[in-house]
Amino acid sequence: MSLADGAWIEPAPAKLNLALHVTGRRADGYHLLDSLVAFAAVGDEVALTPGPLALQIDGPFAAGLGTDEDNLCLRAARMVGGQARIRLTKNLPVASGIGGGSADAAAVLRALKRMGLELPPAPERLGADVPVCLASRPARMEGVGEIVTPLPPLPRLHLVLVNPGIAVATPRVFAALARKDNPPLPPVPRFARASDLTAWLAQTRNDLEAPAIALAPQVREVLDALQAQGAGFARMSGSGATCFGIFATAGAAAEAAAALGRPGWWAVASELAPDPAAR
Ligand SMILES: C[C@](O)(CO)[C@H](O)COP(=O)(O)OP(=O)(O)OC[C@H]1O[C@@H](n2ccc(N)nc2=O)[C@H](O)[C@@H]1O
Ligand SMILES: Nc1ncnc2c1ncn2[C@@H]1O[C@H](COP(=O)(O)OP(=O)(O)OP(=O)(O)O)[C@@H](O)[C@H]1O
Repeated sequence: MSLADGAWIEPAPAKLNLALHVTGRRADGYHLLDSLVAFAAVGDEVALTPGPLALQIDGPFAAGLGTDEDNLCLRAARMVGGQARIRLTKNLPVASGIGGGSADAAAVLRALKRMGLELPPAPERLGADVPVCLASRPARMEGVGEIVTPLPPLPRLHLVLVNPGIAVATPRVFAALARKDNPPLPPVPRFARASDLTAWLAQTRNDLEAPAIALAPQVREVLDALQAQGAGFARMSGSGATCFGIFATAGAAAEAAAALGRPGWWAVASELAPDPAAR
């Protein structure tokens, strides 16, 4: 968080479900999750200035999103009675499995907290990913998203995020999931090196990957392309279609991102977001 020209500026880092197990289904249809969540250095940004509630959007993915009252930035502000002019810079593809809307809502709530308002008691009502995005640090996420257990910092990762330019609707992916009662994550140890993390990830899953591929076969193409570029590990995040690859070096990640910048594809090299305390 920084204050520049009277605006409270707050990053909205992309959420990555490094592992995502679906372990059950509640009577209301929501699914029980067990997920290792981390945040990338790439993300949206919100800037708030005191004034009547209003939203303007710029950035490369602004066109995919309306400024109507349903926008999660406005819903978040209304939830806590916040009055602010909000500028959202939309750098993340919309409906892409990396929590853009939830990250934006959480960033607005963090900014309003800095401006003196309380956080809402049930932020998950805005979206299942909002509680974990409020923390924006590595965490285990359980329940339907409302149980967030912070984890120690993860080792440095050289990431590439790739989206094939298709929006995937989260409810459709959950509906296409064959088995809803899968085993939970294995115990989460403290990861000293990136190789410890990738070895652990290899024993885990994203249970939404198969149903997402059934709906959007381009996800398989992205995963194969990441592997072909030398990713030591590749997986889809959330309900897709964005996938992440973990590479051995920053140079290898940058080269892979350049090679994967195909027409219509969004591909960026990134690292994990710095710890919020160190920002
Ligand atoms: C799949 C994940 O990205 C994993 O982090 C999230 O659980 C989804 O988070 P989100 O996009 O903030 O989700 P929401 O906007 O709350 O819900 C969208 C839809 O996803 C389904 N949904 C979501 C979360 C959850 N635990 N179970 C569900 O079944 C529901 O059909 C819901 O209507
Ligand atoms: N500020 C916002 N940014 C992105 N989407 C928003 C926003 N406000 C409302 N939405 C709506 O929310 C829906 C989900 O968008 P979002 O980008 O959060 O999905 P996602 O990346 O798949 O999220 P998740 O990983 O949490 O499933 C979209 O259909 C979009 O129209």
